[in-house]
Amino acid sequence: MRTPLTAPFDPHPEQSSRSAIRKALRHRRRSLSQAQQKKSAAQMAQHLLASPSLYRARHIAVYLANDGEIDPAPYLRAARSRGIQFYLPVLHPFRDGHMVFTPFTESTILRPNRFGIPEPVFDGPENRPAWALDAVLLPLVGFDLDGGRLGMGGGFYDRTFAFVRRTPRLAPKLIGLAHEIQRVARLPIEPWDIPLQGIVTEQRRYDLQ
Ligand SMILES: Nc1nc2c(c(=O)[nH]1)N(C=O)[C@@H](CNc1ccc(C(=O)N[C@@H](CCC(=O)O)C(=O)O)cc1)CN2
Ligand SMILES: Nc1ncnc2c1ncn2[C@@H]1O[C@H](COP(=O)(O)OP(=O)(O)OP(=O)(O)O)[C@@H](O)[C@H]1O
Repeated sequence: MRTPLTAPFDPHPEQSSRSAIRKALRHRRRSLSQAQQKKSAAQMAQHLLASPSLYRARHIAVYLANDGEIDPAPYLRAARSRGIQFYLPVLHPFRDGHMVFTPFTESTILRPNRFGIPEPVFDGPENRPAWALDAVLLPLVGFDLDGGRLGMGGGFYDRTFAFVRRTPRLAPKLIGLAHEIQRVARLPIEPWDIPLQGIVTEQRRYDLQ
């Protein structure tokens, strides 16, 4: 039997499978009020603006908040004035399970992807290779402080950044964003999980490496 999770998330032990934890944590983040979401996004923006791992970053991938995810938008608004170029993930049209990254400006045209999440239209020449990003802010469904992470379950980030393990020199900084209520005592780590440099919540920055 898996080790039961303890505070701050304490489901029944029989729920401790990846998919059950994912379901519970997605529900939890969707239950946050709009006011709480707004406040958390603003607080997280301050932590991101002060984050040493992003000091020299010029090309940063983000996401459009969906399903109760903590919203990077207030950070974007502030960081754009510092000359940072942002990118959004686009589901790869034929490399199944992979994503590409397209520039995200105020004039980027967005269309819903097959999950209903708005994304830029795929435009090969516009894409920036994943290895040429300085940092990636990725949405977490759950996290622990040993580097365990849980996403939406599609393995999109895991596949797209699998090269990080083979060529760490080429690796962008991978930083997970989440609400503090998405922290669990311990997540089952899978061999394909990509290692995160850190996690930022509305409350604080966790440096993992
Ligand atoms: N904001 C945001 N954008 C993102 C991601 C993300 O996690 N958040 N992704 C990170 O991977 C990619 C999309 N991945 C996703 C994977 C699964 C589901 C999802 O809702 N699955 C449904 C059922 C699937 C279906 O409709 O076929 C579910 O689990 O209920 C959504 C997005 C790219 N863009
Ligand atoms: N590098 C990889 N190559 C092939 N398949 C992979 C790779 N990484 C993950 N997968 C597959 O993706 C599926 C989803 O994995 P997992 O449940 O860990 O998703 P996740 O970490 O929640 O998603 P995401 O990476 O999109 O945030 C698994 O079935 C796994 O086998």
